[in-house]
Amino acid sequence: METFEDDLKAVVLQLFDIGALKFGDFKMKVGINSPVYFDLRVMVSYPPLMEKLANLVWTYAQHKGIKSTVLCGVPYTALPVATLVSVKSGLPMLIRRKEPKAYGTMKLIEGKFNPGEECLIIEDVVTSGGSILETANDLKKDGLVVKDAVIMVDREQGGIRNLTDNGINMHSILTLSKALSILLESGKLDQTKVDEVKAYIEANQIFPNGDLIPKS
Ligand SMILES: O=C(O)c1cc(=O)[nH]c(=O)n1[C@@H]1O[C@H](COP(=O)(O)O)[C@@H](O)[C@H]1O
Repeated sequence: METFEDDLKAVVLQLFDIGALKFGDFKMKVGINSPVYFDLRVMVSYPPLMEKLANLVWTYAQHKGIKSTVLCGVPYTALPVATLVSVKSGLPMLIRRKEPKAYGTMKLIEGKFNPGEECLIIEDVVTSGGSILETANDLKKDGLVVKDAVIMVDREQGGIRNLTDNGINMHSILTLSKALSILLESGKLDQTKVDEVKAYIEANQIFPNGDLIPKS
């Protein structure tokens, strides 16, 4: 996994340089604010970066021995990477609509599959895991089985726990802590900022409904 680690480091530094990993004050989907934000939407403007992320995701999925026979990206940011993983792996892709089509087939899940088939979820960033659960629920409604999700960034705010509680194994190629260490080591961040973000993460473990997970 030596090349994997080198590629991951290069990805973190590039994300920082292109403004896809930023520090400030950002409102998150769950409704609380954060001093750090991963905006992976901008990766569509950097094809080599998208390709590197897709290679890391597929390498990691293989390393974890995932046996799914179809894959589905969480709309919308993960879709380009899911598409590249589909092409690279040969695994057919499914697309989950955020709203069912109001005409024609009225489907929520586009693509071919058999009931009982196992579907791998691909996601960009996980905070609480709520977005993965929404996609998994729609896939399950159509008879698919969801056991695994490979994600690009785990913000370490409760996602693993919330997904495990719902029977989904989350595998992340990068954690927020690791990104902070890489940036610190490369002189892009100072220790004060790293400590501030780490204290925030520790104090803000979140359920998908935005409630804080009580400390055990
Ligand atoms: O809003 C967020 O939590 C979030 C944080 C972040 O750093 N980057 C980011 O893209 N997000 C968005 O939040 C979603 C994940 O939040 P959860 O559904 O709480 O896991 C992602 O699909 C993104 O749309």
